[in-house]
Amino acid sequence: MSWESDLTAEAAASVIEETVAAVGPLDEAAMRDAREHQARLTKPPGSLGVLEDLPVRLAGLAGTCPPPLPEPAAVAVFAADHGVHAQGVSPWPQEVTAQMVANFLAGGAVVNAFAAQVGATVTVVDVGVAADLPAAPGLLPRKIAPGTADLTLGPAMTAGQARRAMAVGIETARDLAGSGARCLLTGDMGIANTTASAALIAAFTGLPAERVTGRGTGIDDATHARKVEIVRAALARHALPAGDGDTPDGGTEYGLRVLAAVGGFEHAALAGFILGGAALRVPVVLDGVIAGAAALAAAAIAPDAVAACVAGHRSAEPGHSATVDHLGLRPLVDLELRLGEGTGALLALPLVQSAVRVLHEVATFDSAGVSGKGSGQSHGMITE
Ligand SMILES: Cc1cc2ncn([C@H]3O[C@H](COP(=O)(O)O)[C@@H](O)[C@H]3O)c2cc1C
Ligand SMILES: O=C(O)c1cccnc1
Repeated sequence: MSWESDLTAEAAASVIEETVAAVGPLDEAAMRDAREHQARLTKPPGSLGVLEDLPVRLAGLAGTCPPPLPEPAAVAVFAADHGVHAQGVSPWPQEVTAQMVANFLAGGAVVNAFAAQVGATVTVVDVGVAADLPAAPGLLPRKIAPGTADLTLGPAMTAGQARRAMAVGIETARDLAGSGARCLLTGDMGIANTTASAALIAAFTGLPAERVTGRGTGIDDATHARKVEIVRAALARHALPAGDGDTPDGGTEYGLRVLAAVGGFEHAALAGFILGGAALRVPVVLDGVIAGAAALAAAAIAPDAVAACVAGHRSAEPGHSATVDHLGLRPLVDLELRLGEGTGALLALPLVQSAVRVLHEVATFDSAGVSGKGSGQSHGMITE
């Protein structure tokens, strides 16, 4: 057995505390500059639709206009196993988690193909894979434990484990940003993690289990019914909000308690990764339902962390739509993907980069000598 994350729970608590303290609101002055600059660019106002709001928000995040181009980009794929797998919630054997990690490291997965297409690096973080993984380039060995405990029988992890996993995510964000990444993308691998995601989403949104529990990698009706029942029972067992739309105020202790009760090590690490990116004021492009569940935890802990998040895509999992609605985020890509690994975030990356590049490179009406709206009558131009 390997217990490779050497941070103590106390050290993790202080890393979390200083990170949460560093997460702050968007800079209004930089956003105003971005809006004013955008109004002068050689295009009809509003013509870039959703891609107009995004760079304004990223200017607010960076505190400067234009914000830095979100490149180079780095995906962190947090991998872990789940005790709830024993309840038959996924048709796939648990070994697939470790086998897919090997596939990521060999460059053979969809995440690798998509990352190559957009020039992003892929780092795999073992935060709780059941099997021992051999050392390999591109693999960060940060195992908290070989899989969580079964959330139907008790808490999935201890409070200390949840803190340590969260600190692994924070440190991963710091390390990638420290190596030059200007855009962080979330990735995940963990057979059965859509069950834990559904439980987290129900707990943080107050929606009922049947609304937020999907078919994951593909399950039949009977298995889906059992999965919904497992999520419902877990919420009751752990005294978490379930279905009444009412959720407690949040805070670090509450966020960690929910993660420890029904989350996975990758969820806790992803929540830390999001908080870490937000604290560094680096945008974090979220993948699908697993990342969304983690973002809900991050938002419960530090509401301003959402300002750093870009919803890369809309996952086919029902809980994901509920999640982005709850967070007030609009997914950029909607292609019925339900893979995970970071694939939906990677597809969105060129959109995020293009939107920011507009503020850097597009000429203004003045600089390009292009007439503004309403100034064309004297030339006989058609105006509205
Ligand atoms: C070959 C394979 C590759 C994957 N890549 C991502 N996932 C995705 O599916 C899993 C969650 O679905 P469930 O909760 O139904 O088990 C996660 O590992 C997720 O990242 C995969 C799943 C499989 C089988
Ligand atoms: O939304 C996702 O990321 C997802 C959906 C199903 C299975 N794995 C991941």
